[in-house]
Amino acid sequence: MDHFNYHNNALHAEQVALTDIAAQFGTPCYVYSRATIERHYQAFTAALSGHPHLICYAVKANSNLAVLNVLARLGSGFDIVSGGELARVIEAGGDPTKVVFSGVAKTAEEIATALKAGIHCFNVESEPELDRINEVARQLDMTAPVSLRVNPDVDAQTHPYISTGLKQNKFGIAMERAETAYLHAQQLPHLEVIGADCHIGSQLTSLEPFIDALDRLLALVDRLAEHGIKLKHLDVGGGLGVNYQDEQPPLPADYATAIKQRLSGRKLTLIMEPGRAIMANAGVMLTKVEFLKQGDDRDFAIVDAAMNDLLRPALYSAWQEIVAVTPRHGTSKAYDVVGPVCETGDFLGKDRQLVLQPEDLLAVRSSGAYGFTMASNYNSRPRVAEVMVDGSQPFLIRQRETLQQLWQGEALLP
Ligand SMILES: Cc1ncc(COP(=O)(O)O)c(C=O)c1O
Ligand SMILES: N[C@@H](CCCC[NH3+])C(=O)O
Repeated sequence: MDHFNYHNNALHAEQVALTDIAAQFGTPCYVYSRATIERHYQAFTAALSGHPHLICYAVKANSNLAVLNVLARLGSGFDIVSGGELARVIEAGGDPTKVVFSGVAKTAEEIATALKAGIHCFNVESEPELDRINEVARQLDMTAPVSLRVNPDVDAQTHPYISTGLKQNKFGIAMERAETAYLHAQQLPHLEVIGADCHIGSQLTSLEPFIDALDRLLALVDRLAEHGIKLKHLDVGGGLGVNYQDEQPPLPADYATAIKQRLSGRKLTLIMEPGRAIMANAGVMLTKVEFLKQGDDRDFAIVDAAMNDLLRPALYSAWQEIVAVTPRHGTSKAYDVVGPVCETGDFLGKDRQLVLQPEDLLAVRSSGAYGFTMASNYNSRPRVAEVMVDGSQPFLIRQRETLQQLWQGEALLP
């Protein structure tokens, strides 16, 4: 359940009609619901209550400052993958001591900044990264808290582009090398080994792969204990799927119950890094029909949003529901909903039954995660506005880019 529902034949975000948002802020734009973000976050904290835990929202899913701030106010931690994301968290009022830093290629500069900011932990993804973090910490005369991201070689049964826990993926340290890597880390004087971590992929719709990975991680924790390495936390990453079409992903409560069972009797704080599960269904992308065009064997609804604004359909053939903001009566037609970008892959949805007229507003549902954050300026299209609704109030949380911003920082030759 989200907070995007129809009242008086108009789709609303909480109490605000999307027609009013389009009139006030223009299209295309992203619209988020604060209440939905809060409810999704609280589903995780409620599910984990009774066990020491830290929810580290995965910033890459949606990094708008207002989104981060809403979560920071609830006490959320953050999973980051770059110095840019750390800067956003701090700018948004997030607590750096609740930040975990993942990512396969942290630069020395990013490591130094994160160390000085006092982050909770580095999720280390390779042996050479251990040495780099140790060296940066030595130069700063500090000790870096580290956890090793282990690659458990588990099939997440998701789209191959977003599966990360298989041997052939670039992420994490191979399970068979993990013990040796931990022993090495233990000997580095400027590191403190505090945890173990894995993240096997995104949009998982069953518990099995999670549990499989967790069991492998716990077996490693036991082997490490035999070497005298005692960990304080276990970070199970993100990856919990959402309902885009007819998926039935496990609820945070089901997932948490399964984890808590396995962790009972162990003194391990649990860290989770959900991104999509918090943000995807907390946002829609609002777009306007420019033209209805009859093709040879199909009809096109050409809208003002494109793959540069919402990449998921083009990149993963992802299916997201497209609905009319003010539905019309009449006989529907099958439309390919496409954008203005010069690519055949520029579509938001194919073969969608809709009753449409030019100028109609459409909402692409489930766009709150990996929507705006994956947007680009391809075809010199300014990035769109973002709006957050809080009850009966819409707030502009990112202005639509101007044309001048498109070439900001560029220079002509003398
Ligand atoms: C290390 C890490 N943590 C957390 C996430 C968030 O994943 P999701 O949005 O599927 O919850 C990702 C992205 O898949 C990730 O790479
Ligand atoms: N961007 C992807 C998910 C990748 C997750 C990043 N680790 C999506 O839209 O589904």
